Formats: sequence, structure tokens, C-alpha cells
Amino acid sequence: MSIEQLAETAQAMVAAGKGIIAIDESTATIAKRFAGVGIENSEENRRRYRELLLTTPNLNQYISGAIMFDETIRQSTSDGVPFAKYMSDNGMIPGIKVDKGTHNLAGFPGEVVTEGLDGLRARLEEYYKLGARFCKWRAVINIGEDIPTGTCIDANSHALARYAALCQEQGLVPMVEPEVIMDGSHDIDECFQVTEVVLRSLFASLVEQNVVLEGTILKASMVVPGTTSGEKVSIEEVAAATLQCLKSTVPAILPGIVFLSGGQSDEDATAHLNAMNQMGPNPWPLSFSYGRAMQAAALKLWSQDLVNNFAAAQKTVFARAKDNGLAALGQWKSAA
Ligand SMILES: O=P(O)(O)OC[C@H]1O[C@](O)(COP(=O)(O)O)[C@@H](O)[C@@H]1O
Repeated sequence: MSIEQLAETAQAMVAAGKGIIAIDESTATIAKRFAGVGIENSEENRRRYRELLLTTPNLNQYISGAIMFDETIRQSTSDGVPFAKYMSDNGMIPGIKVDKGTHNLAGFPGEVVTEGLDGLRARLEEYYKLGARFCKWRAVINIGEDIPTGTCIDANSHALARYAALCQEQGLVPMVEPEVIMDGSHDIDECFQVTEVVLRSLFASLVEQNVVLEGTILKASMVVPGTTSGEKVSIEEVAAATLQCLKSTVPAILPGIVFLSGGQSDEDATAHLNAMNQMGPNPWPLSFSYGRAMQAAALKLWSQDLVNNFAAAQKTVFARAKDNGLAALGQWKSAA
């Protein structure tokens, strides 16, 4: 796989007015999401739900690709078409989450490191054969008293860079996701400082491990105050702080940055992305890779009647995709 092909895939992931739908919740995470709305966490319900999301009519107008979980990439539509094939046939790029989740970082209470490097080369080979063309690995950085430590940041950056190099070796575009978690009483300035250190460390590690930035996508968290800080900030303040942080840390050669929603309301996630694009031109396309902010409304509606609300829930998915697609162009208008 040439660098040009990796770069082409990466650029297609952030094509103008399009973003990614993250449907890669691990079995434990989807269990939480289903429990929140009273859906039984069975394999068939998970398959049917992912089918609802992926077969939303005209989704490809605003969605360039989807990140799946290991179970999902092995599942098919009710008509027996593997999800990855369904996506490629419908102009969307199949992606796969390849990390094996976070684990306590030994010796550093309150901090975690993402695992999954052992045997990764063989797993990537298989995912490529199953149709995946990009991957995702999420590192988690918590803010609290005396954390994050430099050790935790370095350990996670190193793992992200090792993962990214392996992906590129196997012809897969790595999406690197260092999520600075919103939970906590820290203010927006602290989130800014932590995010800045994390991104500097990540890009230093990527370069050290010979990762080709032209074939890499960053999945970033926004610079926001901690959820229990009580600090009130405007949409424009979040957008300006996030942009400043990214501009001072992310090389302009990167093909694009997509954001996670991290527990923000649907409206905030869209409004923040829209504001950042209105503040452009920016060095890279800025788009979305939302999980909850793409799905929450649809999941709630579907949970009320798994049979009869299927099509209505898909309309909700389409509406969220459209809102976020417009926000990726800075053309979204709040209904409020
Ligand atoms: O903990 P898990 O199961 O890996 O899931 C983490 C989730 O966080 C994300 O990275 C971002 O999702 P949100 O937009 O909901 O924050 C998703 O891609 C993923 O499903």
C-alpha cells in the first residue's frame, strides 16, 4: 500500500461536509447505552441496532465512514450482506476499533493506559481482508489532583504511535484518539494545558515511530471545562480555545481532524464544530466522529418500539448526520 493510497483514504474520511459515525462501542459500553433506554443487550439487538444506523437512507450524503467494533464487522444486514460490504457498496469507508480498552496504569492511581498491541499485526491483516480501510485506537487521559502525569501521557502516546505505524504497514489509515476526559472539576484553562501537552507528546511519538502524517487522522477532544467545575463558557469560547490548542500542536500536513462528542449534548457538539469552521480558514478540515452525539436521539426513539420505530429512528440519524455535515462546513443554523 502506497503512501498516496493511505493519504487518499484519509482525505476521503474528511471530505467536505462529511464526517464519521462512531458505532464502535465495546460490548460493555453498548450494554450501558442499551440499559439507559431499557433495551436488552443481546447479540441480535446489537446487530439490528447497528443495521439501523448503517442502512439509514442517504447516510452517505453526510457520512464518509463508520467505526465498527470487532463483533459488528463480522455481522451482516438482515439480507445477509456483511456490514463492511454494505458500506463500501454505498460509498462509505469501513473502519474498525482495534484497541482492547483501557487498563489501570500500574503504579499510577487514577490513570489508565490502552492495551491491544500484542498480536495487533495479525489482527490488522484480518481486518483488512474483512474490508476495513481505517482503524481507531482511543487513549484516555483523566484530569484530577496531580494527574495526568507525564508517565501516563508518554505511555499512551507511545502505544498510539506503535499502533499507528502497524496500521500503515498493513495499508490501514490510523485514527489516533487521545481523549482528554471531561469529568472533573478542572476549568477550561486546565483542559487547554493538558490537551496541549498530550497533543505535543502524541505528535512527537508519531514522528519518532516513522508514522506518515499524510496518512493519519486525529480524533480530538474539545477544550471544555470539567463537567463539575460550574464554569460557564460560550460556544465561541470553546471553539476558540480548541482551535488555538490544535493550531499550536497539530502539524498542518495532517489530512484532517475529527472530534469526539465526549458526553456533550447533541446541540453543543454540533454548535462547537460549526463555530470552529466559521472561524476558519483552518489548516485542516475539521469534522466529526461522534458516537453519542450522532446516536442518542435515535437510540431513545428506537427503544420505545423496536419494530415500528425503526424507520423513524433512521430519520433521526439522518437529521443528526445532516446537522453535523453542515457544521463541518460552518453552515449549520440552530433551530432554537
Ligand atoms: O469505551 P469504548 O467502548 O471503547 O467506547 C468509547 C467510545 O468513545 C468514542 O471514541 C467517542 O464517542 P463519543 O462521541 O460518544 O464520546 C467512540 O468512538 C467509542 O464508541
